[in-house]
Amino acid sequence: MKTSADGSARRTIWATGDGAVEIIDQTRLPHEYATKRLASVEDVAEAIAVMRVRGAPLIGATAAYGMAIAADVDPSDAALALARQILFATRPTAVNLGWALARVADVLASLPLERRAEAAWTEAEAIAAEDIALNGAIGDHGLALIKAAQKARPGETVNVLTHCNAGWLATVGWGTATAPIYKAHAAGIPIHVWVDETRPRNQGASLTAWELAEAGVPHTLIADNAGGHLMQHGRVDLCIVGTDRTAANGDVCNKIGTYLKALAAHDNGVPFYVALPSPTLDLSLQSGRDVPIEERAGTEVTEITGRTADGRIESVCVTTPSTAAANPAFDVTPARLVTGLVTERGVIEPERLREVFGSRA
Ligand SMILES: CSC[C@H]1O[C@H](OP(=O)(O)O)[C@H](O)[C@@H]1O
Repeated sequence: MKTSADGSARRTIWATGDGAVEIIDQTRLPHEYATKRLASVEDVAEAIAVMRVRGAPLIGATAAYGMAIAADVDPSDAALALARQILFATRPTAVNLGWALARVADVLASLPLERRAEAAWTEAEAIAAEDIALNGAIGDHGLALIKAAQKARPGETVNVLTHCNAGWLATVGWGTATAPIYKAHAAGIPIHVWVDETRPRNQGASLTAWELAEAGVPHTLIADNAGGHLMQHGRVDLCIVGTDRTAANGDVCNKIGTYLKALAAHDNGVPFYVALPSPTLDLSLQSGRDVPIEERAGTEVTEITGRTADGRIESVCVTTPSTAAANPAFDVTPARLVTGLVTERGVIEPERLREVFGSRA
């Protein structure tokens, strides 16, 4: 599957027209491109929980479609409340999940039963379309940052480091952190991406590397622990990462390891940017202290999955059978370590979030 010429990708989720949606099953990438039909709330909940779809914006959009699928079956208040509860319980950290569910539920609550299913599909489609537009705008504002880095070193390649996958696979289209990268590549700017492998689920190695290879963007996979060394040796011009929930003061919750990257960037004077679409902003949280951090299964740390030489996909244990593992899936980067938030309304300092988005209009 190829991305389009300008780097914006085809969508990661689409309505089938017969009461279901189809997704790219990201647990099969990069070894296999497979799609999967989700025809029930349970299908949608499973896809989010086991990360067939992941990434804050895509989790939100998928959950919104889940409400539409539920409304098709039974549009009653009780049935929709149950569907919302099932979907909300899938993953705790990405604020987009609760935001999308509340948005669809609010629209349906004021409608007669017979109009709810169609309205739910319309709202889910709107959330998906808005996501693509927001990410495109983030791409435009982030492009200016890459151009500024290029201007500082004329004629040289701009080296961007990113963590996890905040690419089009994490959204409905474009991606957040990768949108500026795709736009720079399409504009002919010489760019190279250091791709953190992002243990333990390896979203960087499995998803970001796959995306960039598909788009023809030069990139190099690195161990998570290599980023600080590269920054110490002047090989990173800027970092751009995604977020799953950003608090009102600009504290950024993102994939585990982001905080360590931000510390290294701060220590080496490397600009550290966070791509933040407004649905991922949680103005109800004054700081990142109270962001719910998902704890995932220890087997994601003790085992690694890959393709054997003869093409089989297998998981192998990388430690002793008796060794326990802890697996916090996210961490919080304090706003003081964030150079700027790349939003659809521009690149803003963390302390201006309330001023710019307070009304959220
Ligand atoms: C554009 S949001 C991407 C964000 O989501 C990822 O987490 P997960 O793969 O567990 O859903 C990671 O934190 C990315 O930065």
